[in-house]
Formats: sequence, C-alpha cells, structure tokens
Amino acid sequence: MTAAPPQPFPAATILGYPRIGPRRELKRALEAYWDGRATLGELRRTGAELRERTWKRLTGLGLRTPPSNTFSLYDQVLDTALLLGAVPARHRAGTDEDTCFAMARGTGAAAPLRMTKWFDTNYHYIVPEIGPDTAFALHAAKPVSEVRQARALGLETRPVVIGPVTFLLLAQAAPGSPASFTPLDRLADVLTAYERLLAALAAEGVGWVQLDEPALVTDLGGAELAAVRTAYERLGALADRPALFVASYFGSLGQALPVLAGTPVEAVGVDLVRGDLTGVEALAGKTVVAGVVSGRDVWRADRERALAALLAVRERAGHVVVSTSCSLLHVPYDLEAETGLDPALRRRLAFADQKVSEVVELAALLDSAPARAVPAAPDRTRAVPAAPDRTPVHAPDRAPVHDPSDAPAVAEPERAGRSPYGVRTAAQAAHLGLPPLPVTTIGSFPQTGELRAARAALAAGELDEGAYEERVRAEIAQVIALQERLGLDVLVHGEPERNDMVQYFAEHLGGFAVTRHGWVQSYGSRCTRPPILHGDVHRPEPITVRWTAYARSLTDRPVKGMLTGPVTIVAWSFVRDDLPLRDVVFQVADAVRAEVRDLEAAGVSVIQVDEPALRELLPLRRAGQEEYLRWAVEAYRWATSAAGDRTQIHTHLCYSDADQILAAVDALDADVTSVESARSGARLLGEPAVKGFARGLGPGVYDIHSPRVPTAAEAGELLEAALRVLPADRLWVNPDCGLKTRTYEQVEAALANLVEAARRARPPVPTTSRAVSGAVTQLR
Ligand code: MET
Ligand SMILES: [Zn+2]
Repeated sequence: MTAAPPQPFPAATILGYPRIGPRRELKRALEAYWDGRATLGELRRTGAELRERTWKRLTGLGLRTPPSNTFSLYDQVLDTALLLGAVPARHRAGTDEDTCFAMARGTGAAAPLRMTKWFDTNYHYIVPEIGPDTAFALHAAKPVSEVRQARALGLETRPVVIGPVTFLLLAQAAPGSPASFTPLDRLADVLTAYERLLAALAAEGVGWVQLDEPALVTDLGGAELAAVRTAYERLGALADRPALFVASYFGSLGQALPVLAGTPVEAVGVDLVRGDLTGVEALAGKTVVAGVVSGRDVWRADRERALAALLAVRERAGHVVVSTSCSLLHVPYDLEAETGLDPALRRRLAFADQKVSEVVELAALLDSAPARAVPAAPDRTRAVPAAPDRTPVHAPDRAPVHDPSDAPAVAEPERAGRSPYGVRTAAQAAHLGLPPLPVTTIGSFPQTGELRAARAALAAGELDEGAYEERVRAEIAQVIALQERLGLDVLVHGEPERNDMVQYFAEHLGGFAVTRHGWVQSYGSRCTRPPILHGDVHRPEPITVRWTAYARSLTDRPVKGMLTGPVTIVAWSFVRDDLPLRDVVFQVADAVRAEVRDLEAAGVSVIQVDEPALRELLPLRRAGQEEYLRWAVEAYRWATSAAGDRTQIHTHLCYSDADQILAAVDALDADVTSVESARSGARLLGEPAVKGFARGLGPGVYDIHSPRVPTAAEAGELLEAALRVLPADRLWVNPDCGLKTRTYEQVEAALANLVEAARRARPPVPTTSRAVSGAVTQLR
C-alpha cells in the first residue's frame, strides 16, 4: 500500500536529546519570559539557537538524519496536545507559547493541567484532558518549522512525535466526561489528525517520522492492543506518507510486539537494555531499531554485549540499526564539562554526547562484523549490562551491605522497635500537644537568589564556611519567625542549606559523586543534577542535626527534622549496577536510620522522611510490582523504625499517583503522610482507599506549582472535602509539596490563608483544654 521508504533508516541514531541547554539556557530564557524580563521573540531565538546547536553537535558526532521536534519549551506530551488541538478552552491564549504555558502553569483564572511522572523516570509530563467533545484539529506548525529550520542548515531530520496510543493512554478524561468515557474512545478522531500530520510532513519531503509509543511496554488489555493494531494499520495504509518508525522504550513490548509486527510500519524500536530479544524474529522484513546504549544511566556501554545483541537481532530479524534505549533527555549533556570527577570514575562514565559516539561506534562495528560471528545473546537476560569493570571506586571502609535478616518484616511493625500506631499517637499527642487540623509545610521555603548566590560564592571560594553558615542561620531564623507569626503548628527550618533534597545528602555521604553541570530536566524549566552513586554508601557524620537543632532553639513550637528517604535518594541518582537495586537502597537506609537516631537524640520530636519517588520506581508491569513494594517499604521501615513512640514520623509523597500504592503507603507505618492533592483537584480524595486510611494524612490544599495564591475559602473547600472522608483528628493541613520554587510574597499570603482555613474548619476548643495543650507545648 505504501510507497517504498524513500531513504534507508540511518545505521546509527538516538531517540531524543536533552533540550534545556548545556548551561540551562532554556531554563533562563523561560523564566525571564515568565517574569516579564524578556520578550517572546527573545525566547523563540533561544529555542532556535539550542536546536541549531543540537543538530550541529549530533551531526558532528557522526549521526546522519538527527531527530527533530525533540525540542520543547515545556514538555513533549503537552506539545502533542497542542499539535492535535486538544487544548481546553480555559487555556487558549494569543500565541502558541502562551497557550502552552497556560496549560502547564495555569493563569490567574484557569487551573493548569495535571502533571505526573513519565513512566518510571523523574521526568514529569503534562496530562492532556480529552473529553467526548474535544475538537481535534491538526496544528503542525512546530514540527514543520523545525524540519524547515534544520533544512535551512542543510540537514534532513526525523521528526519525533508521541504516538496516538500512548498519547491517549496518558491522557485523562476531561472534567464532566461521562463515567464510561476513556480518552481511548477518541482514537478514530485522533488518527485523523495524525493522518493529516503525516500528509503535512510528506509534503515537506520528510523521509521518516518517529512515533514514540512507550506505553506499549506496560501491561495492555485487549482494547489497548486492538487500538495499537487499528492505529498502525490505519496510519500505515495512508498513501502519501513518510516511512513510520514506532519507538518503544523503558521495557519489552511483550504482546504488543506481534501486533506491531503485523502492521505496515517500516521500523520498530526495541529497548534491549531494559527489555530483551523475545519475539524479535516477528519483525523480519522491518528495520529493527535496537536500543543497546542506555539512555537512563551514565555508564559506558559494554561494547561486546551490545554487539552480541545487535548481531542476534540481525540474525533473527534481518535488518538492525543501532540506537539508544530511549531519549537521552534523561542524562546530562557532556562528560567533557566535568573536570572535577575522580579520573577512575570518569573512565566508566558516558553522558549524552558520549552515548551518541557509542551508538556511532557500534554501528561501525556492526557494519564490519561478519554475519553469524557471535552467538545470539540469550533471551530474558539483560542484553547489555554495564561495563565489566564495575568495581566500586571507593574501597568500602566498613562492612557495608545491610543484612536483610536485620530488617523487620513488613507485616510486623512491633519488631521494628515502635509500638502499634494507636499507642504511638497517644504518646505523641501528649508530647506534642497539637490542635486538630495542624498546619505544617513540606520542608523547603523559597530558595532566594541571595541564598543561591551565597552557595555559589562558597563553591567559588569567595565566601568562607563561617560566613556561609551565618547566612544560612539567618535564613533559618527568618523562616522560623515567619512561621510563628503566621501561626503554623509544626515548623520547619526551611532547608536553606540544601541545593536539592537528594544532592545535599549525596554530598554528605560516602559512595556518591556529584557533578557541576550534569543537569537533567525534571519538568518545565526545572532541572536536577542527579548524583552518581558509584560505591558503598556510608555516613561519616551527622548531616542535618545542627540545622534542625538551631531552628529548634529559636521556638517553643515543634520543629520537624527533614530527611530524604532511601528509595528517593536512589531513584534520583544514577546508580551503580553491579549490585541489586534493593541492596543499594538498604545501604542508604542504614545512613538515614543513623540520621533519624541522631535527630531524636538532639530532641527533635517530629521527623519527616520524604519518599516522593516511592511510586516512581514501581516496575511498569504488574509482575514485578509486589516484590518491589515489599522491599521498598521494608527499607523505609528500616530507616525510620529507630525512632521511639513519642517521635512522630512523617512522610511525603507528592506527585506520585499515591492512590495506586496506598496499601504500601500504609505499610510504611509513618504517623503522618502528606501527598499532593490540590494540583489534581482533590482527585485523591475520591479514592475508596483514602476513606480507610488509618493514619494521619495531609492531602495538599495549596498547589505550589502555580504562582497563584489560594484564598482561605479555596483552601477551606479542599479541607471540607477532605473532612468528608477523613476524621478531623487525623487530617493535616499543608501545601502539596515544598515551597522552594515560590517567592516569599506568594508563600506568606498562601500560608496565612491555609492557617485561616484551618482555624475556620477546626471544631471549637474549650478554653481549659487549650490552656492544657499550651502548657504541654511549653514543657517540650
Ligand atoms: C519533591 S518532595 C520535596 C520535599 C522537600 N522536603 C521539600 O520541601 O522541598
Ligand atoms: Zn513533594
């Protein structure tokens, strides 16, 4: 039916590339535009420069036909919604960019779309809203203009777009849709828009289009598999179109593989780092784009193993080309920028540009390899493990690996050293004397430019330790005073000493290295520098105690000690792969446990151990989920169970679809759990599991991702909604997440409104008991 591919697929490719800029140029441009410090023209120019730089760099490294449309001002799923015209009426603005930012960030009048994690990564995408009436209409300006921009530079590119099935599976039903509606019901209409897109790209002379379908590596039911067949039969049947490359990543295609194999698409991408070769022979006759260089870690590829996998694919399926396992969006740009790393560690590393070179080198090796030279790699094993010399760079200076038999079984909290929840709450109530609906925050307060400048000056040697310490202490004093003035019940020190909740701990633990420029996009303009966990973990000395103790010395109210949990520290680092992940997590749990002990010994009676990444590491397919949750919960319990009954343990999960793992959250056995709720319109409260949640819960009532300040009435409404499913004595009042990205002006107004909303919602307290609780507070 289709025209023959106009050009062969390139022998080496990548599925995508970072776009925030090697020095975060896009971040700066976006924030300048949002703050009114730059014009739209300036923002567009930065985008164009970054694209040009990327294409030149990729071709310079040896890629022919680099991808295009991998650039994004905010998020590629959001771009796809704009491409298809799936824009809620409330977000429509004068320019594409302003519409995009309204969808992502909201406006004074309109709440933004939901944001959630991209599969099992720490990248967050914007969740499209699709309803029965969404009027799809192709708006192909962005991919078309990128093709033209590259062509003006003399380059042919392969536009990358999220595929129709993944787009609809990631979308949520628009508010007001009938209960029976799911976005996948709109497949036929969406496909019409994709057909027009393919026609438009064909008219531009585009040879290949990449349709990303990572959702195909999850457990799909009959309806979803049928959607895959329908979609690619229909798009494949189009008379005048580019050749189609359907890219899967983050795991194996499983049952979706034979389905795709039966459609007329010309190329299929398989992730051979996380997935395996099962069923690959079904792809004979197509180009197999073999992801053998990991896009998810920073280790050099094992060439031998990668080549063996490539040859095995060639033998079974015929035509194979070399690729990364997924987009390089998830790794930093260039190792060359890291001059401060230990040379022995550095030799084992590859960032995006080094991975591009690996792909190019492997393609050359494959080209010169005789057919049938190497035996096929066995199925169901990791096709490409990391480099062979993966011994720890730092020799362990103690017996590091946690013996799992020390850890308590999940079902028996008593053995963990803490009494059952009921006993603990009584002890804590007497000790802390909190009012019902206590108001607290998630930990961080605004990271001001001044603080960041002080940290930079310290790093550059322009500010001495003592002066920096004074700066941080002054900030803590201000944050404590502000919270007292606003009337919060459980205070925090504000985390001014932390650049990032994971990096800070990595900098103070042995076994980690940190980078200078290794930024990875987390969402929108936000980036993190994931530390590199390369050796055995140990804690040379207490990390947080002095800051929390200082904050405590300034107030009579309880101050919450803030720690990052073991799963999150590991999830947001690049982790050694010579040990099972579980063992690495337990090494970190040992360090957190020691910190909990030291905080408690310093008199801190509320300790929060954040695990926002608990859900993130959940295996994408059901098969591995139970086992993962068992050990992840066990590690958390190990980290926190050194605390006595009087010490209140909090945890925080934020943007993590907590509803899907509430049983595990309960098993964490924390006394109080805070979760994101405001941003997603209190969706969580509708979950039946929340009703039965037996411990303290703080569903966020302030969406901290939006510059909007909620009124007391708005916060009060969310609180009332929570009170309909949870008793007042177990409900906490808090924002969705930390406040570090907001301004003091916003935070002060918002927290004042939260306190006001809590006061209005509290049952009236008789004067005598108020006096008693005040007395208890003073006894602390
Ligand atoms: C991503 S969760 C953030 C938790 C951390 N304690 C903060 O307040 O910033
Ligand atoms: Zn959070």
